[in-house]
Amino acid sequence: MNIRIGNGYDIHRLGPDRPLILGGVTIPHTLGLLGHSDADVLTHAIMDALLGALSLGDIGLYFPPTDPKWKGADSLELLDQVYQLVQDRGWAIGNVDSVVVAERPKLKPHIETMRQRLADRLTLAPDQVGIKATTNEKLGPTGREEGIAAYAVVLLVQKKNQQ
Ligand SMILES: Nc1ccn([C@@H]2O[C@H](COP(=O)(O)O)[C@@H](O)[C@H]2O)c(=O)n1
Ligand SMILES: C[C@@]1(CO)OP(=O)(O)OP(=O)(O)OC[C@H]1O
Repeated sequence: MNIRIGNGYDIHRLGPDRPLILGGVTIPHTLGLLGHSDADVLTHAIMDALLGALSLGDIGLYFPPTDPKWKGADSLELLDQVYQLVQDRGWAIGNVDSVVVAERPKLKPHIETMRQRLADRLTLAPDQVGIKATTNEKLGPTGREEGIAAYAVVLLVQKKNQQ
């Protein structure tokens, strides 16, 4: 059985007058993430992990932040494209695991919805999508609530009859 591992990381600044979208779910908060796209830092980390597993570069290569086409982009739609790329190359996802680093808001009440949303998008069962949340103990940019970061790892399994 051929397997590949990939990891991804992203961080976005928090600012006013923006929705806070994590894993495709809008989470009530006084601040949202700033970015050219919807700035869904968790989905971005997962996309980079998927691309990384197949040494296909990073999301900026496919969706350049300088391209007006991606302004306000729904990151779940970008994830669809990255997942398609993975499938086209003959790979399936074994599992995804991730950590969101956010001092606030409390993410626990939203984790199951986020897992379900991402699992649906990746045609996985929710138990194949791990999402954990941690504060940064008030340390550094995430600890000062200047931004939210996310880390993700994925395991890919080569589909049968594929070289
Ligand atoms: N934004 C967050 C951060 C943390 N949690 C949950 O709280 C637990 C304790 O976090 P510490 O950083 O103090 O260890 C953590 O295990 C998460 O379950 C959260 O829901 N939202
Ligand atoms: C998906 C993109 C598209 O502009 O989103 P951004 O909001 O610019 O976020 P970043 O993680 O800085 O870079 C990835 C980009 O490709």
